[in-house]
Order: sequence, then C-alpha cells, then structure tokens
Amino acid sequence: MALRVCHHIFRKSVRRAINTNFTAPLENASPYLYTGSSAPRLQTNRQTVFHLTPACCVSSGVILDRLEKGKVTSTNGGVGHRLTAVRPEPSEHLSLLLRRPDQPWNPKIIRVAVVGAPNAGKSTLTNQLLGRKVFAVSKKVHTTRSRAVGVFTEDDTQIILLDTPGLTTPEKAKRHQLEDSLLVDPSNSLQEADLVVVLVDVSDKWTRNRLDFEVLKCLAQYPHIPAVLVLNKVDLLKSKSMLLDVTAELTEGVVNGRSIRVKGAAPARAGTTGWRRGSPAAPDPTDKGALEEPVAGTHSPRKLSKEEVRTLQSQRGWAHFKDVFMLSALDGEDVETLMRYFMLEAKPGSWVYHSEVLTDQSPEDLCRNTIREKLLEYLPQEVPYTMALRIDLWRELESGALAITVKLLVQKDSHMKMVIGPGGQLISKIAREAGEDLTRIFLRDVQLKITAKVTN
Ligand SMILES: Nc1nc2c(ncn2[C@@H]2O[C@H](COP(=O)(O)OP(=O)(O)OP(=O)(O)O)[C@@H](O)[C@H]2O)c(=O)[nH]1
Repeated sequence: MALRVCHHIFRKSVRRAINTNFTAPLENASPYLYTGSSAPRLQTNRQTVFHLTPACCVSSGVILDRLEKGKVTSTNGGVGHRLTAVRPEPSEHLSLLLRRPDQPWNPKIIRVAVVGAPNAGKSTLTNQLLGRKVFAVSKKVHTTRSRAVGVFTEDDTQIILLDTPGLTTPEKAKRHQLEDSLLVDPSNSLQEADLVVVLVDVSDKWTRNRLDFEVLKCLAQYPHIPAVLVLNKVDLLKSKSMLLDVTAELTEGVVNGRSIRVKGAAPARAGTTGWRRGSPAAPDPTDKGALEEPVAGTHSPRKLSKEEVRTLQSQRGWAHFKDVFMLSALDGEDVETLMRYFMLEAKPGSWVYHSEVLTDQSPEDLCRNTIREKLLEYLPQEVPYTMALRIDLWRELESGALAITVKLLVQKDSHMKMVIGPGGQLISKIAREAGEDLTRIFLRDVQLKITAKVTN
C-alpha cells in the first residue's frame, strides 16, 4: 500500500513539477538539492542553472533525479519531500526507481514479505534472491533497522521482496533504544504482501523448536495471506534428519491442510492446537479462495482478542503454512528452488518498478547501512548500536568517482577509542571495506572517509 501511495504521490508531483519553471544557484557543486516547503526551493549558492528531467524516482520520501546543466523545469512541488538530484550522471539503478515500469503486455507480480526473528538470515536470503548484495548483513541482531524493498524482474514476472527488521517487542525496543520502525515495519510490510516467508534459523536451538510469538502474532493478524515456512542455515546442522522434527513442530504437523507424518513424532492432526479450523482467525485450508486469491495491498491487520493472544502464547507452530523449504541462504543452497516457487506464485498484475530497479533504498541509506554493518561486525556488544552516522559530504568528482565523508557520533570516550582502534587501524579498515562494498553497489568508484567525534 505504502509503495503504491508513494508511487501515486510521485506521479502527481511529477505532473505538477513538469509545469514548474525556476532557476537556482548551485551549492558547493554538491549533488544535493533540497525543497523543504511547499514552495520549490533549491538551496544552492553558485549561479548555475539546472534542468531536472521528469524521469525521477522516489525513495522513502527522497526524490532522485537527473540533474543537467540548463534550465530547472521540475521539482517535487508541494509534497514537501526532500528533493535529491543525483549529480549529472546518477547510478542507473537508483535513478530508475519511478520510471514507468517497462512491463510486457501480460505482466505478473508477487510481493513477498520476509519476516522472522532477529538474525534468522532475512537480509542474507534477500541478497541471495536478488543475486547481489544490497542489504546489510551482520552476525549481530537488528542489523536491518527499517523495511526495504528489493526487486527481481525476469521475463514477464516481477518479484518484490520486502526485507523487514527482526521482529521484536515494545519492551525490548525500549530497553535497547530501537527505532519505532522495528516495531511497525514488519506488520506494515504484511499489509502489502501477497505471500509471507517466515524464516527460521534452524541452527539455533531456541528458535527452531517454536515460532517466535511476534511471528505468530503477525501470521494471526493476516491469516488470509498465504505463508510459507523457510528453514534457514541448514549448512550448520550436523544431522539433517532433525529438519523433519523441526518441520513437524513449527507446522503443528500440518502443511497446506494435510497432516505430515514424521518418524518418531506424534502424528499431527489439523486444527488440534492454536487456531481451530473455521475460527475467524484461521484460514480454512480447504477454502482455496481464501488462500489463493489475496488482493494485494488491501490487507489490514485483524485485531486479536485477549483470548487469541493467550492461545498464541502457548502455541509453538502455525498449522496454516502452504509449503515448507529448507535452505542455506549464506551459500545459496536451494535458494533457487524458493525463487522458482515465487515465480510460479506470481499472479497477473502490473509491475510496480522498471525492470532495472534493484532496491528502493536511497543512496544515503545504502551508505549508512553499509557502514553500520561494519560497525556491528567489528565493535563489541552494544557499542555499535549507540552510534549515529551523519553524512557530511557527498560529491561527484571529475573522474566520476563519489567522494563521501561520514561522521560517527559517538557517546563515550571509551567507544571513541574502540572505533578508532590502535593507530587508527580499525576506522581505516571500516572505511576501506565499506567503500569497497559501496563501489559494488553504486557501480562506480567510492572514496569513503569516516571520522568520529564524541557528542556528549
Ligand atoms: N551459516 C549460515 N549463516 C547464515 C545463513 N544465513 C545467514 N547467516 C548469517 O546469520 C547472520 C545474520 O544474518 P542477517 O541476514 O543479517 O539476519 P537478519 O535476519 O536480516 O537479521 P536482523 O537484521 O537482526 O533482522 C549473519 O552473520 C549471516 O552471515 C546461512 O544460511 N548459513
């Protein structure tokens, strides 16, 4: 829904913008231009005039556009978004975001929300499915801070992958000072989804024996969206035979309305625990219409009664999964099978993006997330979570390379010491590795400089 709204707002704003003419000076040759109010205004200080073409894109309220010397003829006008013009030659995959989708005459689409406990491997799986590293991954929990879109387009089919933050509780979010997005984004993503992938880390004995309560709550709130169970990290299991027991546990022994028999496990009976068949919260597996014809973008969450919440708290699995997959997102084992499944599940419908779009993340978010990934990787425990990142410079050089300067805002002197490392080694390593990742993401040389300062 949000995406559609964005799209709609943007198209309207572009139409309005095309009719708006104004000129503006350029600020420090920066590729960034801003409009913060309803009146289009470019904050610049050199008398250079630009032409903003209507082939624009929007991402989380940030509009990206081509910027060419000439006359400014468009802006986002009255919607109050920040307008970001990405220098004369923007990275193609970023500048395409809102270009008219180049769909064939019989397009198919599927929106897949990937949900699961923190560290289940959601971003790793999404990267594998996209065939390119777009989302930050780390061994620490809550690497993903807000929902982001990955897009895979092949032949007549577009697959939109909604990577979500690990599900958490308001109490944990408060304790660890997590942003609100970690609480609302997973559920919001389900509103847009045609299919939910519940990802479980089977190498973790705490998460493999029962579905996280927050996951169950999400499923119960959107019972009519088909859901599949994906058991991840199978490469870490010594014995693969236990996967069957885990499957029986997490599905309550029922997949697609049929009992599954697992040697050694009690034969499962559909509807014996949790949601009873025919209860308003549970999709009846025999009701093909309810499971197979969701209307994309129209789901709103069911309000769960206290009794339903209590039932979920004692529930270990979900008896309404449509299918189960077992894979290793890290090395890509069997990820192709899941991809083929998405392709088959895609339904006739208009594409949302141009076929060359890979993600809706803004360049700044990609930069911040990539650096955050390194901080999470190299700094101990809570330290990286307390740091904020500020982009101080973003400039395209004559050579076409991007020069980016980022300041880490650190809360304590001791944290400052840690992030700098002996002789500045650690901060240089983080800048080097993040710069290399960004070079691959932006398809151009990135010269990244990171500095740090204590803010208290
Ligand atoms: N061995 C192995 N490790 C994996 C696999 N999938 C993910 N990982 C690792 O698990 C850790 C967490 O992966 P992420 O993709 O960041 O997990 P996430 O679910 O997005 O994490 P959050 O941001 O906390 O929600 C990383 O260290 C990954 O390398 C897998 O199939 N096998």
